[in-house]
Amino acid sequence: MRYVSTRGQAPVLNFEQAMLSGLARDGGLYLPETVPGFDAITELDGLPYEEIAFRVIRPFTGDSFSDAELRGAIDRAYGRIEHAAKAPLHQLAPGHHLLELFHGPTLAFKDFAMQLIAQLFQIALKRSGQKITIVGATSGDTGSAAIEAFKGIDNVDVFIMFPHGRVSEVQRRQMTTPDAANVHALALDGHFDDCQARLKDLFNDHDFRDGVGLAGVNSINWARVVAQIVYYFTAAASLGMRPMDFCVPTGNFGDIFAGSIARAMGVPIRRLIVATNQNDILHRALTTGEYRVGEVHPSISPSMDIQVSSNFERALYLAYGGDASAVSQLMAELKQGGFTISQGALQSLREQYLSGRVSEEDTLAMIRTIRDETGQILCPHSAVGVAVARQHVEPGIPMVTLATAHPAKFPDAVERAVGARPELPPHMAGLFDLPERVSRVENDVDALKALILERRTN
Ligand SMILES: Cc1ncc(COP(=O)(O)O)c(C=O)c1O
Ligand SMILES: N[C@@H](CCOP(=O)(O)O)C(=O)O
Repeated sequence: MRYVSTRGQAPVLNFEQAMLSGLARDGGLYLPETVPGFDAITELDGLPYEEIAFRVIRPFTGDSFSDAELRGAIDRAYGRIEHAAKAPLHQLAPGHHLLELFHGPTLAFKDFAMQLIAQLFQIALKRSGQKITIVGATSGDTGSAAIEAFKGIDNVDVFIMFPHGRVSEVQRRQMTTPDAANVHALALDGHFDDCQARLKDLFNDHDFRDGVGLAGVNSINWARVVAQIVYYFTAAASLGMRPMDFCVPTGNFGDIFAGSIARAMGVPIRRLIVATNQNDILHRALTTGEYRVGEVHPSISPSMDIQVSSNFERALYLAYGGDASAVSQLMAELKQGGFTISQGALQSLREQYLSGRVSEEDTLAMIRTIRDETGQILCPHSAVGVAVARQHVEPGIPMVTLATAHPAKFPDAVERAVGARPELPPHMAGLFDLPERVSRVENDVDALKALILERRTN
């Protein structure tokens, strides 16, 4: 399996190289040259999550990892997910199912990929003896999952930039309280898009990149997307592999893009629905064909407060039929504020994705409605997903909404909705008593580089 960049000017790599590279050297994102088909798709129901993960991921890894290495990595990674089913699916209303992706150590869907890639990174680094510096950008959940997965690992430093004052207190504490010397939480003066833009600046400075052995664990990294494909298979398997719809709370477009790959592999997904909060650039782009970056408005679903949606580049690449120069041109225009999607590409995107937007008030109302109807408390991101999904449920077609985080990560929003604060699970009970360790950093790439060079332990 070979991986190519969406901008067409970077070396073609194998899985391990693409995983360790993160962003391609031409600024693009890696994608497999072809998406593998999946044999025996109807024979998955009843298999453990780990077995389905192995069968789904194996075709992507080529000869980068032996079967035993991959199976071992999967078993160790998912051993850390509390629920026996790992990603349980349960019925919210007739025909509408919730896929719970928040039973991992940091209570968000990010654990599914991050726990696995931490295992794969360790195998690869042990083999090569390489030392690396992981830098990540987060609106709250990727950062906490990355710190949890990589803390204390030899030969790895982890720097996570989060937007100062724009993540929930639980998310912040998850990033600032671990005391491992190799993790560094950085509160950046800006919003998530600034964090992600600075991250890409670091990757695009090849001297810096090579000097520190820069690696990335955002969904820039193809290995993240691969691990997120698996739960579309497990959900579809438990619903009998019949045509179904998925609704995905969306920001950086990694999770829903994983769904599009699952569909390309053969999962009978009819409609993939992008659910956005008030930061609705994706909904506007799919509706109008204009991808124009606006202001980022802080919301009660802060992890989706994103305007420059990184993985949309992968979707554009496919919609433009693999035309890397067209994508490079669009990304150059994006630097000036936005671009117009061609009619052909827009049609192709609309064949792949539907979309909807939910206001703050409707998000709160949906948390209340679901509490009243089922007793379940949703996190605000999942509530955005459920609200959009409910507009699209069709009789006889199962709808699956991804529940991307645990409500206890967002107690203020939940309290506003239902008047009570959800409790943290026992393993996080001491979170508010631990000392915090965080560095404030300007929204400036040189300041960031200086800090990373000074703090690196490897
Ligand atoms: C809880 C939660 N829901 C939804 C999303 C959006 O996912 P994606 O960025 O893959 O679109 C995020 C951030 O990634 C998140 O943390
Ligand atoms: N919502 C994310 C933003 C980064 O997403 P990623 O999937 O590209 O890592 C977060 O919580 O950090």
